[in-house]
Amino acid sequence: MYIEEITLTHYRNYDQLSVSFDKKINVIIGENAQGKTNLMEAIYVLAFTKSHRTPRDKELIQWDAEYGKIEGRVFKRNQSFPLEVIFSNKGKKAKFNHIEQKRLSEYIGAMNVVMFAPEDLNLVKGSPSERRKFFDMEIGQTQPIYIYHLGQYQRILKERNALLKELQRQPQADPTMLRVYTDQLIDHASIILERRFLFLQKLRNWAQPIHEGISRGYEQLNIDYDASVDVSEDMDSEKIKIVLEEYFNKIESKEIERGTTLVGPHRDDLIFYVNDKNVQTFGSQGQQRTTALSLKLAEIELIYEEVGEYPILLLDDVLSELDDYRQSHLLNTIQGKVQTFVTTTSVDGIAHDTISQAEIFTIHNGYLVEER
Ligand SMILES: Nc1ncnc2c1ncn2[C@@H]1O[C@H](COP(=O)(O)OP(=O)(O)OP(=O)(O)O)[C@@H](O)[C@H]1O
Repeated sequence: MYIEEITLTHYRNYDQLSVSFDKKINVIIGENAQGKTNLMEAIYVLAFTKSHRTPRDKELIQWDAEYGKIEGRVFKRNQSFPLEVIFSNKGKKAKFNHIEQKRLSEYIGAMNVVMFAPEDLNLVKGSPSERRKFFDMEIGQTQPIYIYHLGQYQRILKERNALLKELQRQPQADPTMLRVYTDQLIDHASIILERRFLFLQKLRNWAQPIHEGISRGYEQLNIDYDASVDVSEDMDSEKIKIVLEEYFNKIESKEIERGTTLVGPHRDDLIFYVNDKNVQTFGSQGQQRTTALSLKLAEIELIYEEVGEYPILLLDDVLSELDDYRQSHLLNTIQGKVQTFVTTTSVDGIAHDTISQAEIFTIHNGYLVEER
């Protein structure tokens, strides 16, 4: 799949931009703060309806403008179709083939995107919520049903936590409603966990050989799911449900005492090991970067496995950060099969081969010029 063209209206520092892209490699060169990340972000937002760097949609609208719009044309499964995301003070709308999609789960997945940016190092060394976000975004873009269960889970979790706070203040109150919420929460949690386990197994299968390749055979990567309850990857949703029911029964009074939900997918984490050592704690910068890169490359293959087409790859300011060996490993992996966007402040750090095959754009203050 590839994105044929994009039009931005009042998006960040772009007043108006219309540009067609190359099917293979697009290199975007510009000084700092000219709009490179904003353009990558716009492609990401077109896929996910939200930004990778801010939860606040309002920031995407150009200052002083009433609305901001991203329109794109994507080629996938032998068809070209339009996508559109509009932000205004009334909220956001996402359209597929000019028709508004009320549910995110019906929109996300129309276009698949993998982004690799400097902040992806946080995937390894950041907080557990960064890793959960990675999981949720990646599973969600190939499995709309996962987005549905996650949305329901989050909604019920919020209500359950509010009720727990209330019960904390009045411990004699009737806990019947709490049990209703608990049952609903377990229904969604068990499916979320089952899907995460299946995804993890596939991710591991792809990421391990990739990591070994990038590290020239010196490093073995392993990934564990660190659950807040005693479940294991071989369990299906029914078995997970039984474990969760037992836990929630046992901890009910403790949860009331604390006024919050103590276990569930929102408390889980992933642990990465390189040669049996926890990379988050013991890994060097280089090992952490290689781990993040292996995960991203694995994701590309995984999406291909699930969707039957390669996703669009956004490399924002990371290519020149990689050493020559990792850079060529990355480029060899994607060569010719993945539409790739590379942003950089200078072409100096990027292998000549890549540049010679690419469509080159320069960017200045929200204006993009096609060089060839
Ligand atoms: N909502 C907005 N409206 C208008 N301009 C904005 C908005 N949000 C950010 N900007 C501007 O966009 C510019 C930043 O662009 P961007 O983050 O794409 O930089 P970049 O080219 O990737 O630079 P770097 O190499 O430093 O990462 C800044 O000048 C910032 O002030």
